Amino acid sequence: MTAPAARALPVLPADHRPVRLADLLARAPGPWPLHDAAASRTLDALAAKALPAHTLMQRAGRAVARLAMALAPHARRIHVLAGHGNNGGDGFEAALHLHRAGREVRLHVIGRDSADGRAPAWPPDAAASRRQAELGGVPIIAGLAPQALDGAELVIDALLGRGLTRPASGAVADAIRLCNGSGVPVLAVDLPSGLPGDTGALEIDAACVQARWTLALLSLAPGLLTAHGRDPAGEIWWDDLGVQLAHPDFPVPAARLQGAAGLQTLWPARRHAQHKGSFGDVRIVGGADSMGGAALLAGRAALGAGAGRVWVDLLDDDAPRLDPVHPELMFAPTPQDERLATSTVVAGCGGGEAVAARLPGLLAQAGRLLLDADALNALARDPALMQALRERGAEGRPTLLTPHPLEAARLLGCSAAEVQADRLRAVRELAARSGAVVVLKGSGTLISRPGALPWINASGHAALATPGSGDVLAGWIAGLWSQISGDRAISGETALDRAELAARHGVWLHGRRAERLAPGGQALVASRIVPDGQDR
Ligand SMILES: NC(=O)C1=CN([C@@H]2O[C@H](COP(=O)(O)OP(=O)(O)OC[C@H]3O[C@@H](n4cnc5c(N)ncnc54)[C@H](O)[C@@H]3O)[C@@H](O)[C@H]2O)[C@@H](O)CC1
Ligand SMILES: Nc1ncnc2c1ncn2[C@@H]1O[C@H](COP(=O)(O)OP(=O)(O)O)[C@@H](O)[C@H]1O
Ligand SMILES: [K+]
Repeated sequence: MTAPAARALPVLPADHRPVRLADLLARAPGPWPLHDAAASRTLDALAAKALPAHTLMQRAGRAVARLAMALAPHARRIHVLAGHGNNGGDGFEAALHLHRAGREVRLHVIGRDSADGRAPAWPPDAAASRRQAELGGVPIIAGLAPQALDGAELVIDALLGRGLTRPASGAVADAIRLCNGSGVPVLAVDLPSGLPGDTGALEIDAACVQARWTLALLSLAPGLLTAHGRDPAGEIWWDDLGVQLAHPDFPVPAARLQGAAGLQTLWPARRHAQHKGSFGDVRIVGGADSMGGAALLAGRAALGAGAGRVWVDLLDDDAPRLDPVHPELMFAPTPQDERLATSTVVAGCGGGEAVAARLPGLLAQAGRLLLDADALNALARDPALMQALRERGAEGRPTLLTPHPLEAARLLGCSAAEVQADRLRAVRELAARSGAVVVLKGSGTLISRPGALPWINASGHAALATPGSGDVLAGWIAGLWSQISGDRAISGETALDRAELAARHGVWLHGRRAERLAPGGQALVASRIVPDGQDR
């Protein structure tokens, strides 16, 4: 397997195809590119040009059929739902292969084959595949009747792929709902039909296939991995269709997928001759009123991630100044001198209204600053703080923002629904406006810095949807960040590079720990997500 450059398609050895995304991430030597619909059309055209006519769709169909037989080896009766684009073309090819392999195949053509028998205007490749399926003796049925899937053992969803331009409606939406209602396992071709591949954002009540598996072809869509995408996609597989492309016109990806690859190797070793001062100081400013726990979770996470010394500056004067579970944590007001310039400061966890008054000083003095929760809300309310944040960036002092979608919406002056409708756009916009590295949390957490390709994190699941898990994340990132700064700065990296690296690594480890603790996605309490030194 070769490392994927931004402008080349990653290549897998033939015997590795198709590959489960989890295995791809475990083996990949570098980040994996994710392509939007426009880029995937370009890739499609480049791939098609590199092969004899019609070969690409044949390969796609063969890949789908092979995976179907591997995932559901005992399925005899297989229904293929084909739409009227190239996704449908892949379905025709898959149907023909499965028919030849002795499966009892029914091919339903949805949306175009009218009762009056008029020839529909298929794209040329799909039209050729349809003819081949017909000549090959595959039974073709117009539409999907209500009981049609009774007795089916597998459905192949080839209704809509990257060509989706609006929410599924009419006969296509009806077919999607029948398919979901049937309870038959579904293998989706390229995308679960109805899911917008660029964003993963589904409108309320939008029809979308709930797949058990999705086989992505040639490129991976960002929408499979963020917003609503993970649920309808099921287990994601990928096949490069044996096309090895590197081309001057190769499209730039929309994002990169963050797995384990490329993280550990960038991390400096903990050497014998080092001491706690080598691993940096972290200061947590938060815990107002009844929210002291949030600051403790962040402090514990920074310690567990390997920070040298951790102080908690509680904003509630009456809260106890001891953590009996982690007596290593120190409690002290944040100093207003040069110690702040060499510290990594986390502000906001349980910060309430009180944290706002601390922000001007922290923005002016902290060497590395991570703003979370209430600190972000204060930033959204006060343009002077936003200006101070931009000035920090311009002076080379890095800041990390870790908003969830509503906090991001406040910062951008829009609604959380608008953020979720295009998470990649929102994170890019927030990074550009703030000059900071931004972590937009939620399923498929995004990490972005100004002017660079965003990352989509692949680890984690809904077990993280638990109070305090964001506080753990903030402390975890800060604990990592403090270790690659100061004495142990990675040579050749800028301050913003290190902020981004700490964010990518923290988000990845946080999600992976949740997966390990709750493999079935069962409930977790945030204090269990605090790292314990085993999370490398
Ligand atoms: N680059 C790749 O990944 C490859 C792509 N191929 C397949 O080609 C697909 C893309 O093909 P197309 O561009 O023809 O797109 P689709 O097959 O996804 O959609 C085609 C048609 O559906 C219409 N449409 C859009 N939204 C609709 C809606 N809500 N309801 C009803 N109709 C709607 C569009 O106007 C378009 O005419 C990929 O998803 C993949 O399956 C494969 O053939 C080979 C490799
Ligand atoms: N459904 C989900 N799938 C994956 N990660 C999630 C999900 N829900 C929440 N998370 C993660 O859990 C953390 C929650 O943070 P946040 O919303 O700030 O909560 P809190 O303020 O209670 O700590 C974030 O890292 C977020 O990405
Ligand atoms: K599909």
